[in-house]
Amino acid sequence: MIEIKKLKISSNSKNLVDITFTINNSLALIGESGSGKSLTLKAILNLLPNSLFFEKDIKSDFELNFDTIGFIPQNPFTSLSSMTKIKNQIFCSHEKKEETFSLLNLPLDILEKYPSQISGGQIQRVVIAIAISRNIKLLLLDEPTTALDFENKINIINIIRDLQKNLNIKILFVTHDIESIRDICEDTAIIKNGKIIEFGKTIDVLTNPEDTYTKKLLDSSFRNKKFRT
Ligand SMILES: Nc1ncnc2c1ncn2[C@@H]1O[C@H](COP(=O)(O)OP(=O)(O)OP(=O)(O)O)[C@@H](O)[C@H]1O
Repeated sequence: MIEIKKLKISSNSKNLVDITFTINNSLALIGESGSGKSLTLKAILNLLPNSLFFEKDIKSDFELNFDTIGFIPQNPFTSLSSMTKIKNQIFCSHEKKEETFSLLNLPLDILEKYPSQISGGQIQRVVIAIAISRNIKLLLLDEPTTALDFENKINIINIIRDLQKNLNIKILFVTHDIESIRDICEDTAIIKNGKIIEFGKTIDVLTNPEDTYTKKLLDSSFRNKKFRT
């Protein structure tokens, strides 16, 4: 369990985030643009910009550092270096690379290639391979489905579900795409203007939201879905 007992972030002029929450197993943090999702992830990763002030009290049964936390960014296509072979962008033993690639159903010859020589779906899985190439205990996902088309979105959701089954990791999935977390996250927290306004089992939050803002967010998500199909 990871208990964010206190997380307060502010700039010179404004309080940006003031939240408390617990990651039991898998938690979705859902909110609109500017609600404080990325700042929360950056605080957990110790990557907040120096210009911001923060107070943080996090209790966890393992140490939170770069060895124990994996991060999957919003846009997998810009997170690899184009001039470097894939094998030199994954920092672990060859055995571990083989193990990770097999878990993600990636052919091993990709290790000898450059990013421009593999498909978009493979790039995405390589980025995930990098995130899980260490023995991580917590996986942070920053809107991993937002930049993707429908097919790749379904792929990544399935991959994350498989990882949950195969690796014993906790997940914090940040998104404004409510549909994508339905089958992945046990719990859901709704963040608005830097505050958690609703927290509960995902099934309860999605089917029986208590807060009017959550209801509106769900309505607009489903409206958008209807619009997209
Ligand atoms: N370095 C910064 N200095 C000042 N304010 C910042 C800084 N970074 C973020 N903010 C402000 O903090 C608030 C929360 O930003 P954050 O990036 O966490 O939002 P978000 O929920 O991740 O949005 P999005 O979905 O668009 O990525 C916003 O009002 C943003 O303008």
